[in-house]
Amino acid sequence: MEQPISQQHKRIFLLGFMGAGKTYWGKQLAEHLHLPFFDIDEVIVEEEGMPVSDIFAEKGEDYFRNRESEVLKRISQEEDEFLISCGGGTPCFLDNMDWMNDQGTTVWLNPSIPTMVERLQRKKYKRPLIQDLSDEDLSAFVEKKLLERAPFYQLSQRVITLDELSLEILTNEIHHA
Ligand SMILES: Nc1ncnc2c1ncn2[C@@H]1O[C@H](COP(=O)(O)OP(=O)(O)OP(=O)(O)O)[C@@H](O)[C@H]1O
Ligand SMILES: O=C(O)C1=C[C@@H](O)[C@@H](O)[C@H](O)C1
Ligand SMILES: [Mg+2]
Repeated sequence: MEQPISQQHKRIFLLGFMGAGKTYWGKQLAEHLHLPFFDIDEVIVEEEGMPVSDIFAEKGEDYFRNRESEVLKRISQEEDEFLISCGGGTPCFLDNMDWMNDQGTTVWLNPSIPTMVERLQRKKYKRPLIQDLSDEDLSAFVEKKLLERAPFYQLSQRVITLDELSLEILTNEIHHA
């Protein structure tokens, strides 16, 4: 008989570096698992009425980091069940990582650096931390920043390092790891 899914597994946080696929897979996985979906970047953009790059430019990164933490905590307090796709930096600021580990299941999407770089080259303008980098500098930046952030990401309860994912793989990793 199939085991019931525990409440902890109905409160999911997808985290990882820019271009890891948190938004791409989060939307699909939430639908597959019948969970309400929230993407922290998308919620902030909607509430602020401007893209992330404009928030950074006009209000500063600290303002964005406070908004990100506030949105994370608000959603996870107000909702019983959810799948939250974080921004790339969410786990690395304030007490967000500890908060998420207390509140539900944390899942680190960690594909290879070339895979993330290849995806990011196409959408640099959306991401203020990389928008001014040349394609040549992007790879070195990702390598350095990932190393800096790894101590936070590594606190996740699940780690998925595959480049090619599927809903079945994600579901199995989350429920049965
Ligand atoms: N498995 C995949 N196959 C093909 N394209 C993908 C895959 N995963 C993600 N992408 C594409 O790569 C880009 C980056 O993915 P996504 O926006 O999900 O990253 P993210 O982890 O949410 O990054 P950020 O931290 O910047 O929000 C998107 O254009 C997305 O459509
Ligand atoms: O890795 C980061 O610090 C960021 C990732 C994006 O999701 C956005 O939250 C923003 O571009 C910053
Ligand atoms: Mg995203």
